[in-house]
Amino acid sequence: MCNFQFISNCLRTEEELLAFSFWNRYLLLLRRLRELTERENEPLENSRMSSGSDSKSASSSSSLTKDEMTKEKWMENIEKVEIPRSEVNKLVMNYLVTEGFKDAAEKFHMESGTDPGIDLSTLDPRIKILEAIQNGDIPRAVEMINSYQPQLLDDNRYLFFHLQQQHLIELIRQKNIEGALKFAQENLADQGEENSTVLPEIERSGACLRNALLPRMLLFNYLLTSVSVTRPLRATTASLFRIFFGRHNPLARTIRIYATNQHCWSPNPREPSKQTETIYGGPTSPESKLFEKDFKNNFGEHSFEKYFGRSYFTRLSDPVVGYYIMPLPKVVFVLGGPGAGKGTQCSKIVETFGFVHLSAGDLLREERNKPGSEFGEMIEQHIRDGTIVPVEVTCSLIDRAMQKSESNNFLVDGFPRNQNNLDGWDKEMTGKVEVLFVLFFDAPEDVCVERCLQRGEAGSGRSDDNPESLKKRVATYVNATMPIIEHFKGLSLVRKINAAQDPEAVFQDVRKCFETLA
Ligand SMILES: Nc1ncnc2c1ncn2[C@@H]1O[C@H](COP(=O)(O)OP(=O)(O)OP(=O)(O)O)[C@@H](O)[C@H]1O
Ligand SMILES: Nc1ccn([C@H]2C[C@H](O)[C@@H](COP(=O)(O)O)O2)c(=O)n1
Repeated sequence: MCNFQFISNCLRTEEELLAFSFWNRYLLLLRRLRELTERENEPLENSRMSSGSDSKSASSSSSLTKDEMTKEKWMENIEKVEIPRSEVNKLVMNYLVTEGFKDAAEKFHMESGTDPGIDLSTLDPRIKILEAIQNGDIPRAVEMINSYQPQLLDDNRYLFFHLQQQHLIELIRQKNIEGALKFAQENLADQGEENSTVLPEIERSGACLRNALLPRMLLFNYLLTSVSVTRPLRATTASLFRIFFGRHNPLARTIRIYATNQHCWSPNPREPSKQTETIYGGPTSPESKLFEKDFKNNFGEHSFEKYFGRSYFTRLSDPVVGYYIMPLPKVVFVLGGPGAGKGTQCSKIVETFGFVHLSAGDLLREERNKPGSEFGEMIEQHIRDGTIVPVEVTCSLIDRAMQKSESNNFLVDGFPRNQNNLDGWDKEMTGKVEVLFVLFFDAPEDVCVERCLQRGEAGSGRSDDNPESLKKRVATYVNATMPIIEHFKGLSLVRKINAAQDPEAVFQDVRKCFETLA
C-alpha cells in the first residue's frame, strides 16, 4: 500500500489530517532537498558550490553554472528527485512518534515494518504531559514529568523555567492576580540573576505581569521605565523583578509611596489605605534620604547603588511622580515572666542581628523620670503595684521611639502585656508595622522571682524588685500576659524559648529564630 494512502486511512481526526497535510508539504520539500544534497558530488553540485570557471566543466545532467541556474531549472531538478521509500517511511514514523500519534504509529509499524525507534508504549505518558500543557495545567505536567523522568527538569533548567513561565501566563489568563504574584515571587524572581540566558524571558514575564496587574503594577511599571534609562535594561529588569517579587522581600507585601514634588498618586488618592502613606519631597528631601536609608537598611550598605545607581536621584528631581515600594518596620514582640531574661537576651540580639531594643518598661521609667511629665506619677503607681499602664501612653512611647530610630527592625520588649495593650496596638499600629513573631521566654516562676530578687540585691535600683511587688507582677503575668501569648500562639506567631538555661544556651535557641529570618 502506498504510504500516503495508508496514513490517510489511519489518521482519523481532523487535526490529525490537518497536521498530516502540513507534514506532507514538509516531506516533499525534504525530499527535494535531499535529492539535491545527494548530488553533492556530482559536477552540477560542484559547479553550484564553486565560483570559478571550472564550475562550467563537467555536469552530466546539465552544464549550468551557478549564475545560469534559474528557478524553473531548479524546480525541474527538484521534481526529478526520488527518495527511497524506506527513508520516507522513517520520516513518517518520526513524525507520528514525535507528534504522539500512537495508534497510527503502531499501525504504520505493522504495515510497513518501519522501526519506531522507541517503545511505543512510552508514548502514553508523553501524550498525557502534552495534553496537560495544552490544557494549561502546568503543575500537573511538571508532576507527570517528574514521575516519568525524575532527572529531566533538574538537568534541563531552561525547559523547567519555560514551564514555570507558562504557568505564570496561565495564572494571568485566569485573572488569578494574587496567585500570579505569589508564583512569580516564589518561583521566577531569582532566576534572572541565577541564569542570564533566561533574562529576556524574565523581561517578557515582567512585561506580562506589568500589564496584567495594573494598577498594582503601576509602581513596578514606573520603576521599570525610569530606572532602565540609567542602567542596562536587562540587568535592571532582573534586579527589579527580584526586588519586587523576591521571595523574602517585605517590599512586595506592604507599601508606602514616596512621591516627588507636588505630584502625587496613590492607588486611591481620596482614600489612602492604611498601608499607603504618601510623602512629598525632592531628591534631597528628608523623605528621599529616608528612602535611601531604609533601602540600605534592608538590603545592605551597597544595595542602593547596586539597584538604582546614583543617577536615580536626578530622576527624583523631575516633576514626575516617583513611587517606591517601602518596607514596613519589622517588630518582634518579646514576652515572658518578670526576670525571665528578656532584657539580657535582647542585648545579645541587638549585638548579633542589629535590631533596636525598645523595652516598654524602660520607656515608661524614662517617661516617669522626666521632670514635669504628666504621666510620671501614674506610671510609678503602676510599676509599684505591678499593674499595667494604659496602652495610649505605652504605645505612643513605643511609636515615637520607632519613628526616631534610624532602624527598621525592632524588639518590642514587655509588650503587649494585657488585652488593653493588644487592642491599643492593633488600633494604632496595624498597617504601620509588620509583626514578625513573638519571642516567648519561658521559665518557672521561682526561677524568675529569684533572678529579680538577686537583681535588686545587686543594686538594680528598681522599685519593683522586691517580694511584695514581685507577687503582683507574677499575678499580672499569669492572669493578663499569658492569655496574650495564647492569642499569638493561635496565630502561629510564638517562638517559645526555654529561658531556665544559662544565658548562652538560651541565646543559642534565640539565634535560630533570627537566622531563619535572613
Ligand atoms: N539565663 C539566665 N540565667 C541566670 N540569670 C539570668 C539569666 N538571664 C538573665 N539573668 C539575670 O536575671 C536578672 C533578670 O534578667 P533580665 O533583666 O534580663 O530579665 P527581664 O525578663 O528583662 O526582667 P523584667 O521583666 O523584670 O524587666 C538579671 O539580673 C540577669 O542578669
Ligand atoms: N507594657 C507594659 C510594660 C511595662 N509596664 C510597667 C509595669 C511593669 O511592672 C513595669 C516594668 O516592666 P518590665 O521592665 O518588667 O518589663 O513597667 C507596663 O505598664 N506596661
